[in-house]
Amino acid sequence: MTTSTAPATPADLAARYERGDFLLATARHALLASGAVATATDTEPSRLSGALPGLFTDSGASIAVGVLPFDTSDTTSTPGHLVLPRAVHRASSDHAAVPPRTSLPRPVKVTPVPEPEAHLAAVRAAVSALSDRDLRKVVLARALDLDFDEAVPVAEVVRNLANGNPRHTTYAAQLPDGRTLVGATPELLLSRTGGAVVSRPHAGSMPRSADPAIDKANGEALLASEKDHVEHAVVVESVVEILRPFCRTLDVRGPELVSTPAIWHLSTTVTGELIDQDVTALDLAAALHPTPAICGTPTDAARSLVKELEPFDRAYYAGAVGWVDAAGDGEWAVGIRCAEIADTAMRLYAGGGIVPASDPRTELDETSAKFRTLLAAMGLEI
Ligand SMILES: C=C(O[C@H]1C=CC=C(C(=O)O)[C@@H]1O)C(=O)O
Repeated sequence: MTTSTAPATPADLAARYERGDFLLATARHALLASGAVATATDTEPSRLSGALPGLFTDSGASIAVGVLPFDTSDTTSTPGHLVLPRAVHRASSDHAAVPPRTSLPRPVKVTPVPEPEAHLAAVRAAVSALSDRDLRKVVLARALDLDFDEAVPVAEVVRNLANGNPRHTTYAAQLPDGRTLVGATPELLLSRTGGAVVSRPHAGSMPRSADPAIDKANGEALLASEKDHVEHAVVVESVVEILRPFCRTLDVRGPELVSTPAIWHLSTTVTGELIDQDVTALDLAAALHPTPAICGTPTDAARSLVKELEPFDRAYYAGAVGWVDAAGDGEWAVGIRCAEIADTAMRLYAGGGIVPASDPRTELDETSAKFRTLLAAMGLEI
């Protein structure tokens, strides 16, 4: 395996991305991996983690990159997929050089899955199910299928995502079936650097607006919204509960108001000091996933409800994307604000947390705003 750290900025690495590579990039640091000396594909994350020491030794690679699906339960048919790359480039920088924006093909067909009316009905059904089944929260998503009459230029979509979301994590990963997952997420599932563990759950949302007065009012309304604080607290409680046995100390700061170019969010930063250095970033990410930010609480009941109410298989949407190295360090982002690209077709996903006080129309609008991350990277406003 070859490794390089210079001379490149994170934006250079995003610009160098080619279809088939793995990319995880913010304005401050980026990892671009290409080729494969070994791969591991398994529906059980702990088996993937258990296989890694042997794979590192046999292949000579010192890092694995990849994806976990949304559903990592016993009954899942979608595997986690790790690649031990042939070459890894890393970059860090305090400033973002902005790559040029390229215009992309326009879709010949746009299909909401399900139709907006059906999503409204699903949200209503979810609100009833919360009380009937004693759930505190469930996250319901919808998809948008875009069809093109030419291949989607994946690398240009990735460049535009990085260009448009420099404070967030742009990612691209090859899926085991050959499709490419691309996205720009604000949410850090887990990073481990030596003994330092960080998770930055996001939950609670309000759309951004081009009108500065409306935009500011939306942010303030989110900060004051009891419904959104409930939705957020459920996630933080779960993250803290799961990390506690692994950490000597845990510090919880938040929630604070943060934003992406498309959405206001509530975000909390959880930091911890790891007790056992043998617990890797992948182990911790797998323990946390799926958080109630993308599934619900309690997890199993929420996941069942998601499967009942959504008319598609989430596959890698709302999964995790990241890397782990031979020392156990790594970074895993929550796989949201994303699309799966297969040649001339692209499926965008957007979801939102449903709690008893959720209003179906507001939830539908929230998912529309969340689609904007990908639509903007495609040069589209639909
Ligand atoms: C599930 C998604 O967002 C999650 C992350 C942040 C805020 C969320 C919310 O307010 O509902 C969601 O929990 C998505 O973007 O598809």
